[in-house]
Amino acid sequence: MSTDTQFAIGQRWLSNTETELGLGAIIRVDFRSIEVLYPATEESRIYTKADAPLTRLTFTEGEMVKSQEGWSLCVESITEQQGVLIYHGVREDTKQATTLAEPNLDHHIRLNQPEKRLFNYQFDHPKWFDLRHGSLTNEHAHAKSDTIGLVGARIELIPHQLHIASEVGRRYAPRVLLADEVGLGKTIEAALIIHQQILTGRASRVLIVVPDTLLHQWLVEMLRRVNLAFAIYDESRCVALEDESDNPFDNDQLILCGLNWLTSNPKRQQQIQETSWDLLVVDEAHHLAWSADEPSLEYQTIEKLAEATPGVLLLTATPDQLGHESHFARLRLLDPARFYDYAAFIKEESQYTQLAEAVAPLIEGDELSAEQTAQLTALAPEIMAQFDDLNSTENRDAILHQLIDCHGTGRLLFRNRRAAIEGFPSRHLHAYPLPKPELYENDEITSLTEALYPERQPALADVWLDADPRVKWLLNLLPDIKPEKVLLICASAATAQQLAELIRMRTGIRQAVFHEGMSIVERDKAAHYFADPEDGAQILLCSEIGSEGRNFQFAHHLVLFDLPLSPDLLEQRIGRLDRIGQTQDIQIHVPVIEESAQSVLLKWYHEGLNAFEQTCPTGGKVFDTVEETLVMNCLTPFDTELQQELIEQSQQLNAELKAKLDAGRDKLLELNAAGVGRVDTLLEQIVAQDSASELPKFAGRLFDAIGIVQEEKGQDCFILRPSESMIGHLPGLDPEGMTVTYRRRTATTLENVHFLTWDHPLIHHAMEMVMTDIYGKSSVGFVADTSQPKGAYYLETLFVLSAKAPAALQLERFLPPTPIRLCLDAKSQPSDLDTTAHRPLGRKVATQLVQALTPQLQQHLQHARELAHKQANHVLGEAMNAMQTTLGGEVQRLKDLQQQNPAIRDSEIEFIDIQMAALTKVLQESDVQLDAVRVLVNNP
Ligand SMILES: Nc1ncnc2c1ncn2[C@@H]1O[C@H](COP(=O)(O)OP(=O)(O)OP(=O)(O)O)[C@@H](O)[C@H]1O
Repeated sequence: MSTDTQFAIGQRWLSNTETELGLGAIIRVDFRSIEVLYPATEESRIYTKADAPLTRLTFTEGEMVKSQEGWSLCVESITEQQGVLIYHGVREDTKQATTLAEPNLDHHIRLNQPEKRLFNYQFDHPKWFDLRHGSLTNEHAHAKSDTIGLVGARIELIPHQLHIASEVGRRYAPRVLLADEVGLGKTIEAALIIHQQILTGRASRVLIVVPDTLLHQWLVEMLRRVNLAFAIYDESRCVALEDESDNPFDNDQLILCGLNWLTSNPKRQQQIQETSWDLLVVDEAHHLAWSADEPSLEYQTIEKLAEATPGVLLLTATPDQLGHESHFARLRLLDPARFYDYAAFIKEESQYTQLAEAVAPLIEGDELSAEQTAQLTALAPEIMAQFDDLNSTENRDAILHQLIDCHGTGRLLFRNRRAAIEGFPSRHLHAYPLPKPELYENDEITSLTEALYPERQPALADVWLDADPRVKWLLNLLPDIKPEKVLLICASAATAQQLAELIRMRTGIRQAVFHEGMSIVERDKAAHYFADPEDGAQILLCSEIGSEGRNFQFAHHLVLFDLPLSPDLLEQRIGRLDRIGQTQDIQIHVPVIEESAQSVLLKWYHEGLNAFEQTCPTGGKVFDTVEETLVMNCLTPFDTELQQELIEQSQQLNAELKAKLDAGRDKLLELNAAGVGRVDTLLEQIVAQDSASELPKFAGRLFDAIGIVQEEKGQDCFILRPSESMIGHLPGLDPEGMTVTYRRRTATTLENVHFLTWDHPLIHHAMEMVMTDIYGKSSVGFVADTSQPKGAYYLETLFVLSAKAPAALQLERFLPPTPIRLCLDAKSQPSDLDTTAHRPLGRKVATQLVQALTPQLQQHLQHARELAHKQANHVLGEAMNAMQTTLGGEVQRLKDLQQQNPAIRDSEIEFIDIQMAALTKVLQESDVQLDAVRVLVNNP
């Protein structure tokens, strides 16, 4: 501060040494000293005039200034009255011409432009520049990375899941059927897709509809696996929320509700349809039965939601469970344009074998012979015409995708089979033929239910337990295999309850039941009691509802007290144990009464289909053909000839269907689903990120600067706690402290530990805190680079290229905020100065340095700006290309499909064209802003 400075009351000054005081006002001036009041912090200071560490805050034409009343003015001209500046201009809110005198400037004004801070000597520690740069660079890399939304999930890295999740999760408004066989991780795949959609801004309102029995399991999986807190909506919650808003579903962004509840509740259906969703997820979608004359209520409920929601994920392990027509209808629900006619769909399916054969050489990587090329051209002339070079990997991949898409169900149906995935334990059948008790000797059985479940005859309700040999067998089995846990599934709730009561009375063995007569909370309690490894139940007795979706893979023994009349249902039952995470072979115990309907089923499943020891994807189809004979044989179990005929017919049919599936539909689906060869790079990227030290190092510095204390806790874990010097509130940081780890292995074993990755909200919020605040906007420091001259100075600048667009355009796909860092030497030339080892300059020296160099620094800044614009143009060009390739590809796909299917509307293609035009405009209007400056002096 020079001695001839003219101080005047009312002028506004900033402290160079105590920047946290805010904007001060001079309230007294005398011969030697001045007094400054800082209204924002209600403090005052007296300085000697000669060396007051103050900088006057002034604005120039074109700048926006804020008044104490809160309105802002764009400065057009400036006058002075008794040493105080008067800003003239137009108010932003009223558009009226007005004036704002310097004393009336907002006390809270913080200089946030780097240049202004630099030339007003408002310096921070130079480390903040690095943290700004690091945060911007890491956020940008994360937004562009293929691993966003995947790397942060608390899961083991399983290739087929990651492939599906990355294929689908990056799409705009994905509409797919996830149909992996039972227990291969569809819930996890859905979680990964939802997570990616949310992190990339593609979706924010998500509705998950599941069977009521699975609500809690989904809630836990979403929170535990991907940190997403869904809210369960049921009638009582809706009633409670009705006071707060007209539509209860407006109260949360992420909602989970039961299908049965929704279907039976017209008022809630109406409300849920009136709110808008970005993504709808429906689990166990085989419940959505459909036929042209009689679509089920469930189907209609979901259909209405699916029509109004851009993204739809349907999950089922058994897509054909309620018939092939229903399967078609679910595909239609996803893509009505592509699946418009059942007859056309059937015809198309019949061509899958031909298609699978034709694409085989493309997958194998073999050179195409003239004959193979001709075969492909005959199948899809319009696609083949687009490609000249059939041997480039890129082209072959593109042809394969387009073929599977146009002629198969490639883009919207993903099905992985166990057969193609390694590491599943074996399943062993233990059949126990038991003598028929007199009680069940009834020559007059006419109904199938009676034949299959004789114990359910009302007349036998009180006596069957004593007479049925399966009961005695069960009471012997439990102590025999103790302490092994046993899951027992039977068809009816009454049977499960009666058996449980008997076990309780006769043995004292700890047991729990799980059936439709219990509330959701009671069922979850029972499942937890069963899961408890030490004090839990040895046996859980479930009615059929326990056979769906639940995770019981900690048990290795399954008792099928009776068998269902549906191969898909049998697979669902076995799938409770035979799922990812099962560590031992699975023992399937089936007690059956000789010469009974159940003994027919046992023989049919085992000898006709081999459905106990292996999954049987063709079972449903065989059942459709032999149903009549099977039912007849169940009613006449003594007819061994008929039985032999049934078995032989089923074996033959099964073999034929399997061969067909292998060659046809499932082959295509598998090619598409498992991502063989295509998922390797992604896996490598995730593994590399898991083992890299960048995140722990960067997060350590970041937490340190923000004021979070980190303590090592052992086992690769740390405790994070807010300190008293935290610079602000960090969302997601537990004030009591939280345990975190950077190791996947630790995170998957210790469930209470937070898994910190670039996806984690705490890391994201911490970086955002730095990027949106003023820390590091301007700083001055020493560096020590021996390759550069001692005493030389440098200007380091950080620019950000960004554009603003409505969320619907998904701009971040192509242009997330992009940092551009430039370092110029005293000749304004780009320098590769090593800036890593730096330390701050004392404020006084820093101020003197910047004062002395102001004209040069201004020149360098101007030059840096020009260079940054050049680099930005290059980045923009790339973004524009990527956008045109991606969206142009989608337009081409629709045009190809349209040639086969006139139901694809021109408006769909136009929609993408409009998006492209809007994005082009947004990209053209992007802007390069200076984010931070740092002046460095070399002092090696
Ligand atoms: N990548 C993974 N890492 C850790 N656990 C996993 C992973 N994938 C699946 N699991 C576990 O395996 C079990 C089966 O997964 P999930 O419930 O997603 O299968 P599903 O295909 O939906 O089963 P269903 O067909 O029975 O509905 C669950 O307990 C799940 O938590």
